[in-house]
Order: sequence, then C-alpha cells, then structure tokens
Amino acid sequence: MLIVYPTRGEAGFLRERALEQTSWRGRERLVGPDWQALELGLGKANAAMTLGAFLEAHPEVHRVLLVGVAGAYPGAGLRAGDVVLAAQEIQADLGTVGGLEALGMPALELDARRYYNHLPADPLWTSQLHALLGLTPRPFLTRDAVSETHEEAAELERRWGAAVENMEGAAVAQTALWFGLPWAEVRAVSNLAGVRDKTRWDLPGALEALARSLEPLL
Ligand SMILES: O=C(O)c1cccc(C(=O)CC[C@H]2O[C@@H](n3cnc4c(=O)[nH]cnc43)[C@H](O)[C@@H]2O)c1
Repeated sequence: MLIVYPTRGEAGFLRERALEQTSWRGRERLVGPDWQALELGLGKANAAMTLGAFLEAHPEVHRVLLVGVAGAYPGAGLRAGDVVLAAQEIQADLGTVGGLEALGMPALELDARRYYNHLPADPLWTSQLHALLGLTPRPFLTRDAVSETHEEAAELERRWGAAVENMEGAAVAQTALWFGLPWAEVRAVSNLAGVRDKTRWDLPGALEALARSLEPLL
C-alpha cells in the first residue's frame, strides 16, 4: 500500500513507525513494514504531479491511501478531531461554477465511463475501511483555493453536498483512477472550513485522532 500525505506536518505518526526515511525527487519518502508513504506537496498540481511520477516509476504499488487533515463544512455535524472516510472526491473548481458538465467535456474518460467533477473512492476498499476503522464514508470536496469565509464555505457545502474540504483529494483520485488503482482517503478535521485563523485550528488534536484511527492499518 502507498500512503500519501500533502505536507510533512501531517505525517508525524507515519515517521514514528517508519523503518526508513529517505527522499524521492525532493519529497519525503517513508518505508514501513508493509507500506510506503510519500509526501505530495500542497494542492492539486503537486499531488497529481508527484503521485503520477511515483506510480510510473513504482509498478509495485497496488493501491493508494491519502491521509491528512481537512476543514469541516458548517452543516456537516463534524468537530475538530473527528475522522472521516471519503465516499468520493468532488473537484469543485473545474469547469463552470456549477461544474464541468456545462462544458460538455469530462475530466477523465475510462472504459466508456465519464468522470466530470465527481470521483468515487474504490467501493470495496472503502467498505473494508468502514468496517475496519469504524468510519462512515462522506463526500469530500477539493479546491486549490481554500474557503476564506463562513459564507463561502456554506455556499460550497450547499452546492456540492460535501462534508469536508481539502486541497489534494480529487487530484489523487483522478491519478489513481487513471493508473487503474484503487484509492481511498481518510482525513481528520483540524478546523471549520472558512476559518483561516490558525489559532482556531486544532492541528495536534486532529493529527492525534488521525494516528489513532489508522492504527489498525499500520
Ligand atoms: O502548521 C502545521 O504544523 C501544520 C501541520 C499539519 C498540517 C498543516 C496544514 O496546514 C495542512 C494543510 C492541508 O490541510 C488541508 N486542509 C485543512 N483545512 C483545510 C480547509 O479548511 N480547506 C482546505 N484544505 C484544508 C489541505 O488539504 C492542505 O493541504 C499545518
């Protein structure tokens, strides 16, 4: 299993369990007993670029798990420290404000299936993770620009029906789908989406909860 994470700050619990810490094209790479982990960088371009290049060079990878922190949308009923599993990733800043279908062009076409803004997580692996980790799958939303106000976050939640916001998920999803690999995603809530003041985030609490919830996998 390849575990990917956007920033080094999100991978402390993996580093603690790693047998080896190296670097791959300037990105941190960790090797565990039966997993390896790779830093992606912030945002969709970094995520797709790094994961695509790594998968091309590492055909031994059979599945991809994205882990990290996320902002919870106001109506999602989530608090800092809650851990969520992705049912799908929604790429919310591709195409028109309402999405890509208005342009009549999919982001990805595989085996006659067209993917516009919605990228489903692997159903089998996600249901296994649901059973193993006790997490209920929820819709995740990805955009390069983070929500900066409560109103912006509430509008995105209303339009797309997502529970949490992040900056890399859809890129990892699209890359994994293109490589024909199952992908899944687990994130811990560090903040309310729309809140940019980091003193109101709980990064340590989120990272502790993420580490605890992924224990059965490591
Ligand atoms: O400053 C630190 O110590 C630190 C440690 C771990 C992570 C960070 C981050 O800043 C994580 C950035 C990462 O988190 C996702 N994220 C978190 N909240 C939101 C949000 O409200 N909207 C969008 N993305 C969010 C995102 O995927 C970033 O890549 C700092």
